[in-house]
Amino acid sequence: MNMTFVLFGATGDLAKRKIFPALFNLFTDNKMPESFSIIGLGRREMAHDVFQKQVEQSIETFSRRKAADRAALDKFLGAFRYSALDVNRPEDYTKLLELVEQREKELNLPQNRMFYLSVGPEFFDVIASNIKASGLGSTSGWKRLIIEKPFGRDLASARELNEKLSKSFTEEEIYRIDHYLGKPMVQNLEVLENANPVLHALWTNRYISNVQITASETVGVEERAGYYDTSGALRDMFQNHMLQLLMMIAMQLPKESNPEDVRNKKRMVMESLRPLQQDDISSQIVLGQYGAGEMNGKPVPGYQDEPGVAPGTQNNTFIAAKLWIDSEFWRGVPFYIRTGKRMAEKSTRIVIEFKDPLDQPLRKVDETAVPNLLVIEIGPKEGITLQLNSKDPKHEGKFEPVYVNCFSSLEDMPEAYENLIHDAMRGDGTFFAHWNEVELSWQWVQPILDAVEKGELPLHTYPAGSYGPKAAFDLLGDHVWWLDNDTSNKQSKGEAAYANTTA
Ligand SMILES: NC(=O)C1=CN([C@@H]2O[C@H](COP(=O)(O)OP(=O)(O)OC[C@H]3O[C@@H](n4cnc5c(N)ncnc54)[C@H](OP(=O)(O)O)[C@@H]3O)[C@@H](O)[C@H]2O)C=CC1
Ligand SMILES: O=C1O[C@H](COP(=O)(O)O)[C@@H](O)[C@H](O)[C@H]1O
Repeated sequence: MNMTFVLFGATGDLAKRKIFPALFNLFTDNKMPESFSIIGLGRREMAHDVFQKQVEQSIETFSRRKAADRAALDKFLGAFRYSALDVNRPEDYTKLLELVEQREKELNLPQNRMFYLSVGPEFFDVIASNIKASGLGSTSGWKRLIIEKPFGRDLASARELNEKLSKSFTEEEIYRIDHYLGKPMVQNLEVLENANPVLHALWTNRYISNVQITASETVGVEERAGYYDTSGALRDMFQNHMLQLLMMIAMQLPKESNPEDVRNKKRMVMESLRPLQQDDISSQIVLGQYGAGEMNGKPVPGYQDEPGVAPGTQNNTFIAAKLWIDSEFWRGVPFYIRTGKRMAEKSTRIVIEFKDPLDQPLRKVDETAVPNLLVIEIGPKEGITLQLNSKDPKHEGKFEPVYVNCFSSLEDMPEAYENLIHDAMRGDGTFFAHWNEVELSWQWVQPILDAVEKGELPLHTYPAGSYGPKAAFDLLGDHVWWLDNDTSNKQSKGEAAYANTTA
């Protein structure tokens, strides 16, 4: 669908590292519309060709695709124009509207306008209202708003922001980015469950013992202390990405589903999530902060000594949680979630642990038996592994874990941002966060924010380079976090073998 793409924050980090490369990759994959105009915005004055040069540099540095030839690259860059705009100056929007209309005429484009807000969240609402007031939003075609995270910093501020945005855009026109929903393996979850009868049949509390969702990162706070020190793992990762993964793995879709079904089923998961009671918070939530430690054999400072963080900061860099979904499918199955910075490995994965056979608990018969695990690797590797028991080949009467796995061999997998921008251009909101989901997520998280505010939750220190504080292992009771290579904690048998199969 031919269109105009208006990018607020075109001189920023996200535009450079993700958005321009994503647009270019879509262009080289013939996924951009036949005809399109892209207008970048920032406060400083800049000539169109200087801006085009910046876009070219970003593509050279960050794009997974190279231009077929100079002519192809020039065609892509030729679509870009730049306009100086301060979000608070109405006259800058009038100037922008003139440029948008001029390009629509030149390229014979319908008035389909996509507004991408790659700017700080404090600007989301003023931009949306100025789009409306200036007439930019009065189109004879469609208009859409892509909005970056964070969407609020608690329940009240998220509601307030949503109310303000809804004065200029309808819910169907708002595309809230959660880049985890753009990851190919996350987009594959529905197919994995629904197109494989063997998995579909087992996808209930009858056969599943527990579900574990981990997003561990090796990086620390990097240069983002200003933002992260007032956000923490709870707001930065848990409220959005981790709860979205929970919804995606727990929703039960009909055989043939549409975007509306996905939204409804995700909402139903969140509505069935057992609310945190005041007395249960400390037994269901563990917060941590990294101390000094070692990464790749080199010493690294603790969070408190990172540049830019407030002295004595009590900000969390790790969270682990135990959640219950009170639905007919999941009643009695604990969902364990953890995410943190400066952990031992970079890995986002979902592990589904199946129950032992009811009449013959294998582990009691033979200590060497392992539970069946379905491991869904979301990143940085993408793949699926099934852990099974086999009879050991030496005939010593023992079990041996074997692994059925497949890992993506596609060298240049589409990036999350490509998938999401492509979906938004096609008007497909399946993999965007609907307001209901965002509101229900904040609702679930709010008691934790309140407890943190009142100093009611302990903050556990963990050494950089570890798998998190001990309390996060104790949280699981009789269960264990699978596939960590840290032998100081309760560990699975067979994990080393698993590591070998996926290396
Ligand atoms: N960077 C990342 O990896 C990620 C970023 N995000 C989100 O994306 C958004 C952008 O982040 P990022 O690119 O890192 O931020 P940057 O600080 O790098 O860029 C901010 C952009 O906003 C523009 N800007 C700032 N003030 C104004 C103003 N008054 N009027 C008009 N434009 C203004 C800047 O333009 P100029 O200074 O030229 O005027 C710049 O282009 C944020 O919401 C962030 O939370 C989300 C996930 C990851
Ligand atoms: O949104 C964010 O995500 C990244 C982690 O993303 P991933 O795709 O590398 O798993 C995280 O580092 C950052 O703090 C957070 O804002």
